[in-house]
Amino acid sequence: MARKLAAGNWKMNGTRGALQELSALAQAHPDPSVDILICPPATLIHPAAALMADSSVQIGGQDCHAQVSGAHTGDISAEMLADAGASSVILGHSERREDHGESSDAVNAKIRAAHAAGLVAIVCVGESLSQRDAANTLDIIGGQLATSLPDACTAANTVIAYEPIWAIGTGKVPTTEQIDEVHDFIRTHMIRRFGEAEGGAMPLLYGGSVKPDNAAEIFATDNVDGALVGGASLKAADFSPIIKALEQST
Ligand SMILES: O=C[C@H](O)COP(=O)(O)O
Repeated sequence: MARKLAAGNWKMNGTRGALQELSALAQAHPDPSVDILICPPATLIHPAAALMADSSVQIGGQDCHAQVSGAHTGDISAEMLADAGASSVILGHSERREDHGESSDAVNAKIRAAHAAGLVAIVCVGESLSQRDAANTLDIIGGQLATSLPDACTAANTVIAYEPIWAIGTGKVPTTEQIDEVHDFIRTHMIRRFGEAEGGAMPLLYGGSVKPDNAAEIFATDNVDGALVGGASLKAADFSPIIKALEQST
């Protein structure tokens, strides 16, 4: 059985004033039965981690470089994220793949760097609308998983997030049958590659327009162990009901 995780990705949103949302979230969930993670922009990781140190809310990064240090202007290493207080890092998000041309090989190197720094890697995969329309969804996801994941992935150090690109920030959500098909495929892939004990317990998140009013239905789907939430994670009042829906799911 995989552990449950409600993860929020603030993307490029939030200045110091947004830290009050974290305080509100921690106050609303002093003793949650699921893991809670917020990945704010890099500028807020250290103050957020300091503020949340004694709370139920963990803090993560949104990307890291594959190298530990060096001449890489503007980049942040996994070691730096860990030093700032992050426990996890999102890698291979479609916005990184698109905006920064990140290949699955590059994602693989970043995951290895994250693991070496002691971070949990939250690895994103997902198809575009044209790929889905061409009935290539499972081939695309299978290829992303095969290339992106290094051999040392375990249930403790890796989380997979299925994020159909066409559902991100659009309000369009796949049917539960579509989510079920992809999550079942990912679970099978994980067990075949990493074995029953690790692959069977690796948390599989769904991401893409998760909101308070659709979370319970999504969490009722087999092999959905939580969500990677963008827009609805920015405000505690929106994210909190999603956390509660995950806690209530069986
Ligand atoms: O990382 C989060 C996803 O891209 C989902 O974003 P969204 O909830 O705003 O659709």
